[in-house]
Amino acid sequence: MQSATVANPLREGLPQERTPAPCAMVIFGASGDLTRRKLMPALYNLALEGLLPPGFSVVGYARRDLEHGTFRDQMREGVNQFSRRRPVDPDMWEVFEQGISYVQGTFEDPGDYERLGQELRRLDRERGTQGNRIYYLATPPDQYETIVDNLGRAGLNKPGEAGGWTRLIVEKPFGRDLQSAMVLNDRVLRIFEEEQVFRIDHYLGKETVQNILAFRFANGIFEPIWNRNYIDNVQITVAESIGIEGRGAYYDQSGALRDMVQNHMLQLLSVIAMEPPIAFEADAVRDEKVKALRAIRQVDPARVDEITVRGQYSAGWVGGQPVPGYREEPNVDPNSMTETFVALKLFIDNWRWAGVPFYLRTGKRMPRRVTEIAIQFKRVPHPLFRGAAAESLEPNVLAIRIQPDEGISLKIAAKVPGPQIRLRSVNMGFLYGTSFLVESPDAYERLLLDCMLGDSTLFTRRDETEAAWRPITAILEGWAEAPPPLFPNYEAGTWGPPEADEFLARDGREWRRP
Ligand SMILES: NC(=O)C1=CN([C@@H]2O[C@H](COP(=O)(O)OP(=O)(O)OC[C@H]3O[C@@H](n4cnc5c(N)ncnc54)[C@H](OP(=O)(O)O)[C@@H]3O)[C@@H](O)[C@H]2O)C=CC1
Ligand SMILES: O=C1O[C@H](COP(=O)(O)O)[C@@H](O)[C@H](O)[C@H]1O
Repeated sequence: MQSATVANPLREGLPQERTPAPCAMVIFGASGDLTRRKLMPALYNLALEGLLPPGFSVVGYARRDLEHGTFRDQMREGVNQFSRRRPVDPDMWEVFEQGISYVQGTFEDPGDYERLGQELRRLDRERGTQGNRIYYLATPPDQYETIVDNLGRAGLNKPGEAGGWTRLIVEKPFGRDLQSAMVLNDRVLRIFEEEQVFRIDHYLGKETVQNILAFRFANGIFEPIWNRNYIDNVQITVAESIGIEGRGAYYDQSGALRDMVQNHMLQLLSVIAMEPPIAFEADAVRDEKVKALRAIRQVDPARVDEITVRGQYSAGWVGGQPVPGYREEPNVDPNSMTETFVALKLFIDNWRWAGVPFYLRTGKRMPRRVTEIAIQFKRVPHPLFRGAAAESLEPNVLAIRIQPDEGISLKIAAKVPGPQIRLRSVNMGFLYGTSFLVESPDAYERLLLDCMLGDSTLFTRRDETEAAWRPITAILEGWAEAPPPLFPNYEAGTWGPPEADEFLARDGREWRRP
């Protein structure tokens, strides 16, 4: 079973065209939001595509007392609500749910892991999972170390009687700062080998993010201009119209910098900034990403206000609906100083990027949901078309739209038809929706399948996680020393605080309005 060759649209063009070996996936925190909203729908869609191995089994593990049947029904409800293909197909579900079971246990009690071990051995015997296991930590992050230690204590980190492999998927956030991320890495790597550890960042599973690699390294025409000689600045925007969606307790301890920038946004930055890898293989790709992250200029905590702007939303309107301010959200401190918006400027000190600012911004409760990377090119060195409205032209911008309306556009100057020379900026574009008539899989589908296949290209390695924490930790230190500006300071439904615009204006630039 290990390497039967099947056509797999999710892996087209990639090496290792194969189906995964039979395995069991244990989801710690299976009664939580992530399992219902993302993991189970992703597994169900893989089942629909025929991409799961025979005998594939899911063991839900959580504290509350649930019968197998009740757990299966809850999972079915989650799939019905959140799957990209819904409603659930009853025939497919009947087969799929036979592989779903539930173990009630706490993360702390070693005895509960013995019962988990028994369940896994039952699956080896009855469903042929061959001792292959994936443990998914979909739990509050402060539980990761306890679970990993207990897996080690119960010997579940190693192949059992049936042999097989063992892998560990760790959700974000991976640590709260550089120090805690290093401690967590040490703890995890006492029990598992680095090759067994899959640190997930779901942005890397998005089709459009993977397409950045294809765009840069499967086309010859962009690489020669992908550097400081032609590029003026890079802007990465991750705007969300949603608020904190009932996750107040988590978010108020986290904030936008930890929640979005340290992981998703620095991953976007690294795929834009990396050098071409020598092969499309896990370590070759990650070596280049980590080099780019390491080259981020170290931030001086004492001067952090020169490179960052923070904001917090107050009540306002989004999508025609009134929404409460951040401090009025459930489980948020009414005097909270947590940022729900952050803008920052980073430099990558290497030959390719010296002097090119990377502007990043992300916020909750912005006018709409849009994730975009805009590469702004330098203006022409000598303006030929004076008086032809050329002065008001925008510079060339290559905009990579991650979501929604996925695609790529290039803003260029063109002559307006007519007897005079008048110029205007126009867009050339490629849209996924019109170029490909297939629906893109959800990021978690791709990543879960890759983990089953043992392919860690789209997961972050230890050194990568720590390299991403380094500048972020310096910013957090600087913020801790300098009291934040008056909060709240942007109205829900706007593009962030006015200071964010002034921040770019000081550099003679402005944010692109996506
Ligand atoms: N939700 C989301 O959209 C996203 C979540 N994540 C990450 O995924 C992880 C999980 O998030 P989410 O699903 O929202 O969390 P939830 O709070 O919804 O779920 C937590 C789960 O952990 C279980 N649990 C907590 N403590 C114990 C314990 N001591 N013993 C046994 N079980 C316990 C709970 O079981 P019970 O309820 O039975 O007590 C529940 O199943 C987090 O790291 C989060 O940062 C990442 C991206 C998005
Ligand atoms: O990890 C997280 O990501 C989501 C945004 O993900 P997207 O795929 O919808 O762009 C964000 O809302 C959440 O706060 C954060 O924890």
